[in-house]
Amino acid sequence: MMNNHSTSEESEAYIALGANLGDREGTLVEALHQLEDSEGVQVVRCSGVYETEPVGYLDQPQFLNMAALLRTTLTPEALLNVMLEIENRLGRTRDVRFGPRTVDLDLLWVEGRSLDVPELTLPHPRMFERAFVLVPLNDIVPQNEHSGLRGLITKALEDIDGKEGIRLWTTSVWDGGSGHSVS
Ligand SMILES: Nc1ncnc2c1ncn2[C@@H]1O[C@H](COP(=O)(O)OP(=O)(O)OP(=O)(O)O)[C@@H](O)[C@H]1O
Ligand SMILES: Nc1nc2c(c(=O)[nH]1)N=C(CO)CN2
Repeated sequence: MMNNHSTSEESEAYIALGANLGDREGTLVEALHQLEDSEGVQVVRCSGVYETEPVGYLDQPQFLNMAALLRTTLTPEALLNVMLEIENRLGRTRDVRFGPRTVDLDLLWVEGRSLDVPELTLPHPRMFERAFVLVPLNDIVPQNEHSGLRGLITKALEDIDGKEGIRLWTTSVWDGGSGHSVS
C-alpha cells in the first residue's frame, strides 16, 4: 500500500558504507543484511571492499569502505531514515566529526532526484571529493548508466588523482543475501 514513505515506483539508489571500529567487515555485512531485510529495500549489487587511509580526521584507524546499489520503493527521506536506524542499531555513536565509527551509511545518489533540505542533500555533497567513495562506486555503476553518474565519477577520479591510500581488501562480501558471507 502507498503511504508518504513509499511510492508506487521503484528507484535505484547508490549508497556508501564505511566502518573503522570493531569487526569492520562483519559490520558491513550485517548492515547489508539489515538493508535487505527492510521493507521496500533490495540490495542489487555491491562493490568490493577497500581498506582506506582515514581522510579529514587523521588520528583514527583505517576504514573499510564499500558501495552498494539498492532498489527501493521508499522515498529518499524514508530510505535515509532506514539507514540511520541501522547505524544506530549497529552501535554508531556520534562523537568526533569525521571521526571513528562502527558504521557509516551515506546516501549518495538517487536516480533522477536532487534535494537540498537540512536532513538530506542529494547528490551527497562530498561524494565527488572522496576517493574512498568513488573507487568502490566505480565498481558498480554500469557503463551505460543513463543519468550521467558514470561520467561524473570518471571525471572526479581524474581530478583527485584518486587511488592513493586505497587498497582492495576483498572482492566480495555479499552473495545476494542468502545469509552467509563469501570472502
Ligand atoms: N546524502 C546524505 N546521506 C547521509 N546523510 C545525510 C545526507 N545529506 C544530509 N545528511 C545528514 O547528515 C547527517 C550527519 O550524517 P553523518 O553523521 O553520517 O555525517 P558524517 O559521516 O560525519 O559526515 P559526512 O556526511 O561528510 O559523511 C545525517 O543525520 C543526515 O541527516
Ligand atoms: N577513509 C575514510 N575516511 C573517512 C571516512 C571513510 O568512510 N573512509 N569517513 C569519514 C566520515 O565522513 C571521514 N573520513
